[in-house]
Amino acid sequence: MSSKKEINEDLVNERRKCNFNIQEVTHIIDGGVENTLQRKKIEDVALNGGASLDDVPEECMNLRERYENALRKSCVYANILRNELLEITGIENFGTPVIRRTGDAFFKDISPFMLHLGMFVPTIMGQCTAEQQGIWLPKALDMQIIGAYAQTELGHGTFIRGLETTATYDPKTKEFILYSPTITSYKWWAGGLGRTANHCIVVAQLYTQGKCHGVHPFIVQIRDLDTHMPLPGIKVGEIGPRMGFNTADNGFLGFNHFRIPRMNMMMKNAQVLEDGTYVKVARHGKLTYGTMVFVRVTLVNEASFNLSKAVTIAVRYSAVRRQSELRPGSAEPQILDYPTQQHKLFICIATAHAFQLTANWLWHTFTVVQAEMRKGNIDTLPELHALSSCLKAVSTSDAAACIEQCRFACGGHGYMMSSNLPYLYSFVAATRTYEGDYTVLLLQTARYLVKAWEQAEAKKIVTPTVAYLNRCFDTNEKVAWTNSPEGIIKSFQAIAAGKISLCVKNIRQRIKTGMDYEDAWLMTTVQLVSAAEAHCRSMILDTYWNEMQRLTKTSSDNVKMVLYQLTTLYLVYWALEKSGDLLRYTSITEGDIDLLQKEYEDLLVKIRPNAVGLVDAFDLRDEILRSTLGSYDGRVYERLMEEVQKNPLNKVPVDPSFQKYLKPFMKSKI
Ligand SMILES: CCCCCCC/C=C/C(=O)SCCNC(=O)CCNC(=O)[C@H](O)C(C)(C)COP(=O)(O)OP(=O)(O)OC[C@H]1O[C@@H](n2cnc3c(N)ncnc32)[C@H](O)[C@@H]1OP(=O)(O)O
Ligand SMILES: Cc1cc2nc3c(=O)[nH]c(=O)nc-3n(C[C@H](O)[C@H](O)[C@H](O)COP(=O)(O)OP(=O)(O)OC[C@H]3O[C@@H](n4cnc5c(N)ncnc54)[C@H](O)[C@@H]3O)c2cc1C
Repeated sequence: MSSKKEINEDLVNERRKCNFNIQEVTHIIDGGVENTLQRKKIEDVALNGGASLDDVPEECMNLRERYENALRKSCVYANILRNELLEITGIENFGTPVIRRTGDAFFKDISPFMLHLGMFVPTIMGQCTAEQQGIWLPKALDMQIIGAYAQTELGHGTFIRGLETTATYDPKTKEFILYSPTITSYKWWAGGLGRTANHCIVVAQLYTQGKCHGVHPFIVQIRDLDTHMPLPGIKVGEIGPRMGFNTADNGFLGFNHFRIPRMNMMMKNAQVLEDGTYVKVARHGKLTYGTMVFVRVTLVNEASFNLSKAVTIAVRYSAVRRQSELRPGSAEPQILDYPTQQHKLFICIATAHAFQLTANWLWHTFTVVQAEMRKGNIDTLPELHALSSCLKAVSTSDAAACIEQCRFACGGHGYMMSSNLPYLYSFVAATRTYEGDYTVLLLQTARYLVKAWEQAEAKKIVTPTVAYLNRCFDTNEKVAWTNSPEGIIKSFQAIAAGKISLCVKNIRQRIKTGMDYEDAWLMTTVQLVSAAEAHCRSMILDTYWNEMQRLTKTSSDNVKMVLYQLTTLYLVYWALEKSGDLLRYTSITEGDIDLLQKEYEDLLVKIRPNAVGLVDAFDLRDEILRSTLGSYDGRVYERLMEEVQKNPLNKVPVDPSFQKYLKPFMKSKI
């Protein structure tokens, strides 16, 4: 065991073995040297105060203490944010992921302000007119008002058109009347709503002049700004303990004929005039769903970031941890030396890279589509919706599975809250559900794919992300298998095209048997989800491979080599995972699969000496990792012991409950 200040000897050796320039890889992950410098500057400003430390670990506090502690730290962090960080980034980069990341040094669980920054502010930016933004945005950015995003109801989350809350316009008073007509119409889940927010965005069915115009967003004050009491006509509270998010005070909200001014309708995409006339401004009916598209785009980045934290913890721990013996009497190996451990972990490093590059590419696509829409061109929105839906679904689902694998890789200690792995898992597991459930979002992408297939069939040129359909449509035979990165990507496109084709065929056959389109679609949804997943995987593989090639063009040879190995590992891993699909849609043979397996195992051996270097390249400060198992110095056992001292149960040698319950119980006769 190393002494207090020393770095664990095994980690020192690992770092000595690393044959590439770690900083170079950090710059690639950050998207350039400038970004790394900016990130470090932000981290220095946000974290050098040390205000984030808890004397008692969050998990040892009761619910109320945890909330209060999270709110205290949120205020400390928000002060740094508004007084110092905004100046560095500028308001246009307010939502930059780097800023959000520094927040993780303050909270193990979630900040009650998360939804204010993550959805309330972006919705004001995206759904308000310039005039309305002028009213709400400065107050929101300065946090004079604190908001939540209340869309989901007890009865409906997925099916937004089915929401029951009503906003009925009264031209006499020029107000909307908000009403919750049923139990199931109560808003449910909104983060920050239960105890913290004094405002929230409410998505409700708009009624004016006796007609319902569907769901629209409204900005609503729910609590008195001075006393914080709920305003008359508002029923609000916390929904209760959950698997994670326990400091995010997710809330419920009901309205009893609660009145808000007309101008509190967010009017960028549709307006209600003073006399009650409804005017549609937007050219696309789904622009009210804009905040969700924005958040889905950012969640791909979140998936990568949280996975990079988990795998940093698990790889460092696996270098420090020694267990079992390979031969009788031999020294115990580092568990990182087991190929099965490498199999669990190296794919997680590669996945974090794949999602980071995909997230960057998706963000770029998002900004291009936004710019087009500002010019009045909405043609690219359906493709963005299809893209962001499937990428959000697959990246959050894979990241959750990988984080759980990182926990498995840490054995019993991975189950400790102090490892941070349970927190990371519960957070990312939630992202698979919120902002659109996994299955539901893949079915949205499937709608787009089926239409694209029909266009390809009609010999029309389809949009760039499905351009492979035009090519695959002409080849009726199985795609010829070649074992190269390009060959694997082409094969995944063939799988996607084959599955979409089969879905279309099955829908048509079902219609021929007398089903209507909706039933035929419904009966095909299991295959449609699989087709959308295949499409998404082909895009991730393609983006990861091509972006990594582009980004390493001027890199040093060893960086090129290790990143090539990692990218290839990702491609080969997925080829092996989907070997059944490859056998069905390409000319791959069992012999080819054996070769792939051998290549995969060889790659694990090649990557092994650089494993710790690769996770060091994520450059995650200990304050952000918040893990007893994953710190840079590898003092795993010391930190576990130190954490035990902070446990309130250990403050006295005999627990008072001994006298109260255990002693009388032991002395009592049966
Ligand atoms: C770091 C930040 C952290 C933030 C933390 C966040 C915490 C969590 C917050 C939340 O969860 S907020 C609530 C989020 N809720 C959802 O995501 C609900 C999911 N449901 C939906 O998005 C929609 O209801 C639906 C599933 C897309 C269906 O909507 P609808 O019934 O209205 O449409 P359809 O009839 O299925 O489709 C019609 C047509 O519209 C297109 N479309 C749907 N959505 C969009 C969109 N967002 N943008 C553009 N186009 C869209 C769809 O593709 C169809 O097109 P066609 O096929 O008819 O051409
Ligand atoms: C931690 C957390 C934070 C959240 N924060 C917020 C927030 O701040 N604001 C907010 O408004 N909401 C929030 N939500 C709610 C979230 O957006 C919804 O839970 C989510 O959209 C899923 O909707 P649902 O709960 O109605 O699930 P359901 O739609 O009831 O899904 C249940 C099951 O039914 C399936 N299903 C549903 N519809 C279909 C379909 N058409 N086809 C096939 N299968 C289907 C789903 O795949 C799923 O397996 C939060 C949720 C969580 C867990």
